[in-house]
Order: sequence, then structure tokens, then C-alpha cells
Amino acid sequence: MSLRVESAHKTFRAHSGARVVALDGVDVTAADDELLVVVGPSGSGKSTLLRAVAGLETLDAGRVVIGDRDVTGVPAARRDVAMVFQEGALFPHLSVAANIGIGERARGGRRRDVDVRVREVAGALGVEHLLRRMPGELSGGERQRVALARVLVRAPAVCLLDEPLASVDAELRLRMRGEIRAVQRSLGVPMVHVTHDQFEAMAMGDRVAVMDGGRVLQCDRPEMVYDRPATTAVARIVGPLPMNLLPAAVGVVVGIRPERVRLRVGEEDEGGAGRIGSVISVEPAGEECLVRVLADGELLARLPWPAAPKVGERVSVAWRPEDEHHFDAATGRRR
Ligand SMILES: Nc1ncnc2c1ncn2[C@@H]1O[C@H](COP(=O)(O)OP(=O)(O)OP(=O)(O)O)[C@@H](O)[C@H]1O
Repeated sequence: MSLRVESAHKTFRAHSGARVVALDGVDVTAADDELLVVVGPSGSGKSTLLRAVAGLETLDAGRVVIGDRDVTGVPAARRDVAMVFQEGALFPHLSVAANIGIGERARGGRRRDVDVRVREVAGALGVEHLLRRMPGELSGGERQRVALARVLVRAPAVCLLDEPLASVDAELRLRMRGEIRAVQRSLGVPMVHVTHDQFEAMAMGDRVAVMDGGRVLQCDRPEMVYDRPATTAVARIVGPLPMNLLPAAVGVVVGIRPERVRLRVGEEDEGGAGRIGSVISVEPAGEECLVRVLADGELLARLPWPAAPKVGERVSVAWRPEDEHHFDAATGRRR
């Protein structure tokens, strides 16, 4: 069953009386077996969008449609939407196995069938060895995986994940994103996944919705939002590092990804798009380093670590013309 959110508006009134626009006309869809990733800065409306789909937040205007059923006025419990939060909540007095199987059992599933399915999903998410433990005996990351297993053990109409991997270590995250993808495909349900992890967004999403200020700025395949950002805001939000945005000709802003910037020490401008600058900081990042250069404004370059220039050195800054993105300076839109 597909998910459709149409013209969703939501304004909160803070204690101070101030109005906060959390959703400002959001349209998104997720097809039957599609995984839609939502990215955006803190406060951009991602959780509000998920909570509105789940029925935990009522919209001021707009609709939520699941399959051909308009669920806008339907209470959360009757939407058949499963949601995993940043801190997956478990029933403390039930074992891990019982926690994972509780929904299926409540729905009248036979114990034997439910046990088999619980074991399958627990295996896929690497928590099979924890099935007999109690939630209080788990680490944060383990609890999170159990909460995920509980959602994935049955096929809800829609599955929502709000940063479920935030407290999981890097190696496990890498494995789990593949597992989540596989389980989701086998269930054939639309999944909406909020993450701050750019690699996760690129790796997992069939499409990525980029949000800012309660709006969806662009919604497209991961390679499109990365290679052809629709606006300067998208260019700053998507990618492991924000895109450098440099004023160029009148009315034009040139965008260049830090990983596409080339620096040469002690040489003059190579010509073309280059400029001269001086290094203001060098930050090691494993095999690579991040170099900040002052050259008609500040610019970030990601370079292989051995190639790092030193702080204070003069460098020529260059990039290939085909790596440039051009935006309209007034509107921020891609030209
Ligand atoms: N119950 C509430 N009362 C008042 N304001 C709220 C409430 N919930 C959310 N907001 C505000 O609405 C805006 C959107 O919040 P939301 O939680 O959807 O953002 P987010 O993109 O999920 O952020 P984060 O990445 O930090 O989780 C924010 O400005 C937030 O402060």
C-alpha cells in the first residue's frame, strides 16, 4: 500500500505564545516497497512529518492517505502504521522474544508461527542471541534493534523510522542498514526513514526528501539530490560535507563539493576556475583531511591525508569546470 501526504500544514504554539511553523505545505509519497529517506537540519519538520503520518500529531490542513484510505482523521491505533523512535520503547516486564512477537500475538497469530517469524527477524537484525533476555539487560543499541525487529516482524501498512540507528556503533550501522533494506523489501511496505547520517541516506534511500523550514526542497533519487541539487540549500544539506558556495559573476553563485577541490602548495593559479588562498586549518579525518582555505571567502577541501598542506601556506585552489554547480544568487535555484 502506498503512502501519500498532501499539502500538510502544522503550526505549533510554543509556551511563550510564539507560533512555530513545523510543516509548511509538505507533499511526499512513498510507493509500495519504496524506502523514502528524509534528511534536513534540526528543526526542519522531519519528526513532525512522521508523527503526522502515524497519527500522533493532527494536521492543521492537508491529508494523509494510505493506499486508497484517507486516514487524516483516523486515530493512531487504527492506522496500521508502525513507528520506531530514536529511543525504541520496550515493555520492561516482557522478554525480548515476547516484545518482538507481541503485535503478532495480539493479532491472533499462532505461537509456533510467531516464534518462527520472531527468530527470522531477530536473526536478520543480529539479536537472536538476546531473545531470552529482559529489556533492562540490553545496551542502547541492542534495545534499538529489538524495537526495529518488533516493527519488522509483521507487515504494517506503513513503516516509519525516526533515527533508529542513532545509538548503534558504526560497524553495526553499516550491517543493519542492509538488513533493514532486505526485510523492508521482503515485506513490501512503504518505509519513511529519518536520518542525520548522510551515508545512510545515500545508501538506503530509493529517494531522498530534503527538508528545511517545514518544506520539502527536493525529493529525488539519492544521486540526483547529490549531483544535481535543486537549490543552494539542498547543496548545503546533502552530502557528507556542505557544498562550498562562492559568489562568481554578477547574479551567479558557484558551488563546488569539498571532495572536488584541488589544492597545490606554492604554485600560482593554474588558470581556469582557480584562485589563490592561504590555509587556515587542517583537520585530520582518517585517510583524509579537511582543509580550510581563505581565498576570496572561506572554502573547504577534502584531500588525501598525505597531501595535506600546512597551516599558513599559500596554495592555489582549483577544480574541474565540469565539477561546478551554478545557482542563481537571488533565488538560490539551480541554473
Ligand atoms: N510540541 C511542540 N511544541 C512546539 N513546537 C514544536 C513541537 N514539536 C516540534 N516543534 C517545533 O517544530 C519544528 C519542527 O520540529 P521537528 O521535531 O519536526 O524537527 P526535526 O526536523 O525532526 O528536528 P531534529 O532533527 O532536531 O529531530 C521545530 O522548530 C520544533 O521546535
